[in-house]
This record gives sequence, C-alpha cells and structure tokens, in this order.
Amino acid sequence: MNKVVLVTGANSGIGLALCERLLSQDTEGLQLCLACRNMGRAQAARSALLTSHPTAQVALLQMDTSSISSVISAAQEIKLRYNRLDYLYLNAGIMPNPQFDLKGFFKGLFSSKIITMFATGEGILTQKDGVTSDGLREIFATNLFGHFLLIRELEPVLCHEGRPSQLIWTSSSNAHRSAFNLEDIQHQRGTQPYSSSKYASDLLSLALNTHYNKQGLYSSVICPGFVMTSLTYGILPSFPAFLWTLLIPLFWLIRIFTNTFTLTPYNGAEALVWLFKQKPESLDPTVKYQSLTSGLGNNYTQARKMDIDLETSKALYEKLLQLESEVRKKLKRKVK
Ligand SMILES: NC(=O)C1=CN([C@@H]2O[C@H](COP(=O)(O)OP(=O)(O)OC[C@H]3O[C@@H](n4cnc5c(N)ncnc54)[C@H](OP(=O)(O)O)[C@@H]3O)[C@@H](O)[C@H]2O)C=CC1
Ligand SMILES: CC(C)CCC[C@@H](C)[C@H]1CC[C@H]2C3=C(CC[C@]12C)[C@@]1(C)CCC(=O)[C@@H](C)[C@@H]1CC3
Repeated sequence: MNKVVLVTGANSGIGLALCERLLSQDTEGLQLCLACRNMGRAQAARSALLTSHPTAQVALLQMDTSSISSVISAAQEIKLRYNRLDYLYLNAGIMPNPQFDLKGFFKGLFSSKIITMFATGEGILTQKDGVTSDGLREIFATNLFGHFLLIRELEPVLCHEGRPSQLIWTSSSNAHRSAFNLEDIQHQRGTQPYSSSKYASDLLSLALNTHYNKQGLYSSVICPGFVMTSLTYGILPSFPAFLWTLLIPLFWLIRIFTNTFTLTPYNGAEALVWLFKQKPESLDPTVKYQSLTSGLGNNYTQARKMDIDLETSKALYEKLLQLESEVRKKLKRKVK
C-alpha cells in the first residue's frame, strides 16, 4: 500500500531535501504532498523533484500555516484527497527580523560556552515579531499554532488504530525553557519568539503523545543542526551569499568540535529520514532526535533528552485548545 506523506514548508531548504531523500529511497511506494504558501515556488520544487524522479507521485497543496482560514481550507482539501495520512512533517518555520548580537558572539568565542553557542545559537540571537491578520504573533502562528490546528483538523485521517501515523516536528536546539512562559505562550513580551515557539513544539509533541497514542498517532521532534538555508542567510542580511560560501571551510573546521554543523539541507534532513524508517511505538517521546554530521562528513541521528515536563506540556495543550476555540469563534463571526 502507498504511504501518504505530507510536508509543510516543502518548497525549499530542509523540507525540500527531505522530499528528495524520501523519493530516492522509494519512488514507487510514496504519495508525496508538498504543502506550501507560495504556489510558484511549490511548482518549481515539484518540477525539480520530478526531474530526478520522473515516475514519482508529487502533489501540491496551498497552505499558509500563519493563517487560520488557510489551514482550515487546506485540511478540508486533504480530507477530500486522502483516506489516511501516514506521515505529517510539521516543518514550515520562520525566524523573521533576526538581530545578531556581534558583541555577544565575540564574548562567547572567548568563553567556556563557545561550543554551546555554535550548537544552539544561545545568547546571540533575538527577533522582532509581527502580528498576523488573525491577531496572533507571527512566529507563534507560523511555527506552532497553524500546525496545531492542522493536526486537530486532520484527526480523522491521522488516527487509525492498528496502522499508526507519525507527526514529525522540525524543532531546534535553539529551543530553551528560559524563553518560554506559560502565561505568555505567544511570546508577546520577550525578545526570543523563535526559541519560545520551538520549545512550545517540544512540549506540544509530548502532550500529543499523551492524547493520541491510544488512537494510533505518535509525535516526535528533531533538530536538523545548523543548516545553511534562506532562514540562516537572513540572520546576517548584509552578508552576501558568496561570503557564506567562503566561510564553509571555517564551518567544516568548527564541525570537528560540534557535529551539529550539518550545514547542507541534505545532512540536516538526516533525523527526519531516520524517523521515517522507525516504528513509532519504539520512539521515546521525551527526546529530540538530532541530525549530526561527523568531522569526516558522515551523517547520523542521536537522541538527546529534552528539558521538558509532562505538567507544563499538559498546561500548554489546554491553553492551545482554549485559543483554538477563541479563533474559531472569531472566524465564524467574520464569515457571518
Ligand atoms: N536552518 C537551520 O539551521 C535550522 C532550521 N530549523 C527549522 O527547520 C525548518 C525549515 O527551515 P529551513 O529549511 O532552514 O528554512 P527555509 O526558509 O529554507 O524553509 C522554510 C520553509 O517554510 C516555509 N514557510 C515559512 N512560512 C510559512 C507559512 N506561513 N506557511 C507555509 N510555509 C511557510 C517556507 O516557504 P517560503 O518559501 O514560502 O518562504 C519554506 O518552504 C524551520 O522550521 C526551521 O525553524 C531548525 C533548526 C536549524
Ligand atoms: C560571521 C561569523 C564568522 C560566523 C557567524 C556564525 C553564526 C551566524 C552562526 C553560528 C551558530 C549558528 C546557529 C544558528 C544561526 C547562525 C549561527 C548563530 C541557529 C540559531 C539557526 C536556527 C536554529 O534553529 C539553530 C539550531 C541554529 C544554531 C546555530
């Protein structure tokens, strides 16, 4: 039977590399659906995939994860097209208006935290967040809440006892407990909305396992490591792409000390591909699966314990349900 795989944010970077790698493993037995906000870029990604895999089944779906109405209509379309989804990769993500703290970076270079700084970006990155047309914080809506709503909408095609389905989140080692506040889940008051949204996805994944495992739905999180994509190029906007390329030998050197410098989308997708091959029942819901690349360039996946607890994950889940009911009410009023 064909496996149906839906990937959000599939038109570039890690999402696109994941699609390419899945098709390289099994072109015939897969039905891929690329869920993207920009259909022009989605078409280009589909053409690229079909060039290397001409017989592959690659469908497109328009979805903007930051928009409630877009997620709801995309979910309706998915339910019309497919009886079941085997894998849902929750990969779309943004880090808009990043501010790189150069002073903090140089301070970190000469401190004992140098490896942690390169592995997690801790202490050197903040972001200026925006507000969506639904009135939600943009990073929270795009990285977390849109995906939460999508899962809720897709329950009928995801929950099947006997044949489990998998949710796989592209989280980050930049997810820190200190950036997250249960009283401010959208991170309206702080300067690290990206870290907060990724920490929230770690918590949510645990809560989803608590709620859905009995119904045959499992959730896991991964970190792709530091990958050079449009998201990371945006961190130093005045730095042209060719300068990043010039830095690659330096990054290879750093990789000897921290194998989190996966650098290419292909390498970064390692843990996503690894999870595709695992039995979901055998996975640990309290670990993050990390894509790693050794100094010699070999890829592997390693499980790392997350700094999360069940109580906070349940509390976040309740808050998300409450927010969901509020936005649905608002949407109904708008339609009337
Ligand atoms: N690069 C890195 O070092 C790391 C990345 N990550 C995570 O990996 C994931 C993929 O990022 P990466 O490949 O690096 O970056 P890219 O910018 O290349 O990919 C991000 C993808 O998400 C899509 N996207 C953004 N906003 C929306 C939206 N509102 N609705 C639908 N799709 C959207 C983008 O579409 P569009 O082309 O239209 O913008 C794009 O396809 C993200 O979740 C990121 O946080 C985690 C750790 C490290
Ligand atoms: C110009 C200098 C010589 C080199 C600057 C390097 C930094 C821009 C990077 C060093 C570690 C990187 C990193 C990320 C972004 C770019 C760096 C800060 C992330 C925060 C990107 C998003 C994530 O989710 C993290 C896992 C990355 C961690 C490492």
